[in-house]
Amino acid sequence: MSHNEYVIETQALSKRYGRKLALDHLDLRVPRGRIHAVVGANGAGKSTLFRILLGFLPPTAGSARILGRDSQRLTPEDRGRTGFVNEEHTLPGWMRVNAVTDMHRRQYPRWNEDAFRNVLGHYHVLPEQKVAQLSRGERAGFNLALALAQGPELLVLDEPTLGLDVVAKRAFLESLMYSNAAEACTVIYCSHQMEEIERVADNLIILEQGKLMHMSAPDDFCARVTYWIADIPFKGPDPRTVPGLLELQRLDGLHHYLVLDQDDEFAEFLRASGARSVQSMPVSLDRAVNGFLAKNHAAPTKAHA
Ligand SMILES: Nc1ncnc2c1ncn2[C@@H]1O[C@H](COP(=O)(O)OP(=O)(O)OP(=O)(O)O)[C@@H](O)[C@H]1O
Repeated sequence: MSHNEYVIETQALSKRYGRKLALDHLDLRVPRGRIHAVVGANGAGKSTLFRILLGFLPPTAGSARILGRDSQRLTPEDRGRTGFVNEEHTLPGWMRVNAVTDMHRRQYPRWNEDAFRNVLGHYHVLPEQKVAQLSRGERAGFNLALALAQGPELLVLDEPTLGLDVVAKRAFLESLMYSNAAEACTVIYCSHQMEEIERVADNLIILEQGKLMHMSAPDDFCARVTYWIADIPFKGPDPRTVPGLLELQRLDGLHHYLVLDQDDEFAEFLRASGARSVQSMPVSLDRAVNGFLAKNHAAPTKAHA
């Protein structure tokens, strides 16, 4: 694949803030097209990665390319190819909606009026309102409308629905999902809201302590995590010997195990540990990702009965 087939490409990308290593030799390649979700615990390095990619912050070592360009040497034209929406929805509060819109219309040569109107049509935003008067959800929608109307090849969304209520979150996601302009570009989206990711993302990227831990379709990640319920009299096996263990709970006299990368051999392991009955079931993306992140399970091993 040539550089340009990846919208994002980092090589051994590291960022250090004093004694803190926020990105640790990150090698990430995001192919062109579709919606890619970046998830990770607080402090995993997601915002740092976005800031470096957008050229707001220099890396300590390694390189980052966006749309085939070195992110530290972006021209105004390169920047125009990337739309950015973040949780703060930083727009000039004192300006009226129509004045901000005019400014963007003039600034971006690929301005798409239909895309702007389609997205903004999901919100009750009036042209004469000042940005500061808009509700948080309306400001998020206005920001998304501006970013999509720019006609970007890449749209970067950094926790865009943070602090929005359920209705505003839904409006935001629907205006994103049903926009033709969003379909024409690659969307990279960072969020802690797994139910949103389950709905919109085609690709799941998991960062942990500045490293890439996993990248696949969300369903393929879910398939790596299974939930087992075993009826084991007495204490059950020592948790340190349970292969791939992410979480263990004892409920109503039963042992509940959330495990990573285990197949039917895990049932044999439980039986060999005294289980009278064993049952396995799939888990939701929310459960799978949160179990994975909570455990920091870097090197899972297979069960050996
Ligand atoms: N300006 C800074 N100075 C010092 N440390 C920083 C700075 N910015 C970020 N960090 C540290 O770098 C690490 C990564 O932070 P970053 O904001 O990239 O994480 P994140 O994954 O976006 O987190 P969250 O999900 O909480 O937004 C954190 O440990 C944070 O404390």
